[in-house]
Amino acid sequence: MSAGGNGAGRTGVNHNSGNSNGKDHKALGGKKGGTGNKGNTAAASARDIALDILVKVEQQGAYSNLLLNSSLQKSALSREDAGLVTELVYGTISRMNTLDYVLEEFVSKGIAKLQPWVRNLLRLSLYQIMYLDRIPSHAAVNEAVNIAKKKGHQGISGMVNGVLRSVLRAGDLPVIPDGLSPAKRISIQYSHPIWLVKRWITEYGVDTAEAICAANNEPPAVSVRVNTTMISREALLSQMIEQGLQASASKVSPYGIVVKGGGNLALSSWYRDGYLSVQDESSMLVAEAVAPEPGMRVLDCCAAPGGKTAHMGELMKDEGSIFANDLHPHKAKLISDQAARLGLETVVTGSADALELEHTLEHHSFDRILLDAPCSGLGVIRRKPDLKWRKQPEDVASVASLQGQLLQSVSKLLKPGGVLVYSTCTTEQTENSEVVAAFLKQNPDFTSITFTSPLWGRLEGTALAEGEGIQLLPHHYGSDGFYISKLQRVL
Ligand SMILES: C[S@@+](CC[C@H](N)C(=O)[O-])C[C@H]1O[C@@H](n2cnc3c(N)ncnc32)[C@H](O)[C@@H]1O
Repeated sequence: MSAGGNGAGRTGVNHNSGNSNGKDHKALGGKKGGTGNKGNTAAASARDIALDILVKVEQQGAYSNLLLNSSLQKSALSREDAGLVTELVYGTISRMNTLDYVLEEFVSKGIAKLQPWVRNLLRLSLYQIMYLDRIPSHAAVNEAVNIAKKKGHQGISGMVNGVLRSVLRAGDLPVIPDGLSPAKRISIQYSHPIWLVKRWITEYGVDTAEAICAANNEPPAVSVRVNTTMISREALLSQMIEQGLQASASKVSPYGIVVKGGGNLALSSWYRDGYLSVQDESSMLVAEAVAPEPGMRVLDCCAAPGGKTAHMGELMKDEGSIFANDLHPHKAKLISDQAARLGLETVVTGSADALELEHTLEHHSFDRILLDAPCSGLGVIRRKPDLKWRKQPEDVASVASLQGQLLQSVSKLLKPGGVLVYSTCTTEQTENSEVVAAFLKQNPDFTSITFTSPLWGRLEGTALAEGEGIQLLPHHYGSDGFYISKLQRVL
């Protein structure tokens, strides 16, 4: 891959990285104190591992999350150093455009001509210098030079040393010249591919495009959904606060709790005992929009791993039936495991192409249908920074075509008066309101229904035009970017 480019061709990750310190960049030399790794031997091996992963991601299109998992399992790193590897990998991938832009200024022959490991060593080291307050810049430079000495000849370590020391002398970076187009400036400053920035400018305007990109560089908050069949939000919140967690009620969802510094809550006894599920706040809105009632027949067309299925089961107080379908047979177990953990007996799983359900399902009269469609995922870049480099405009168009077919097909399974919710975790209207508008044009027996309060009262500011659904963007509430539309069969 061209080093100066956008890294297209990288494959995806799925993680909760906390990939930056939340600043857009830090002034060189303006460091905060901290307890982080100061560049000892263990940190050197953390950097070796991070470098190896970055090279494989760039050169072989490897999945960084899978490589991270396997590399960390094989290593004997402390928890702190494993955290450093994770941060270095995701942070460097996330800030790639900005890092490359700066490096181009200092590498006389251009970074594309460097050996992959040298290019990635410079990126990784610059990431520490620019974005990690807790690592002193001189430690980042020294470690880079040590690695360069181990892996290459003296000329290379001298070049690495020279480039990074020049960067340190240069002060506050990146220096972005006046006169760039807004798309180019945002692309460099917030490290996003220019096609995507241009697309967001066209869809939402310059200010919103910039706000989306800035929010995408923030570490995602941890939020959990309370299983209200077992405990109230207030009671769980009190337990969490008693145990010293920084927990607060979600402003987005009445079922959500936002937790800071609580570690991985999927390892907690609350999770094990079925009191909570880890879920982004925006995803919690979907079941609320479906509003299934106890006793109803519900179809979840693209259900794995089952987060929204389970939430619907909770809202139905486990009375009625939910058929939770996903294309991939191996994912059915993920759904049934969730349902079992949460004590939900009404969930039945199936594995079929949702396009075929109209031919294979015996009953065609569901009260509620959820189509949480496969999508480009461009609303979840905070969690999966690889996505922004991997996706191309044509991916948006091709998934939109599938979404339209899925909506058309599953709509046949809804009974008159029933409600169908269409949702995605993307910011792109090609996949969202345009899919819905095309569907409504073709299907006069369906209408778009407006959301009702209390959900509406909380989210009115995210509404698109009348009847086009709601579009949460990452900067609105710090959630994933998410689209929800509610349709009803009127005849
Ligand atoms: C956005 S995810 C669903 C997330 C899920 N609703 C949840 O809340 O946990 C989309 C799912 O659609 C599934 N999928 C993709 N194409 C499909 C198809 N043609 N039919 C059924 N499922 C499909 C994928 O396997 C994936 O699990």
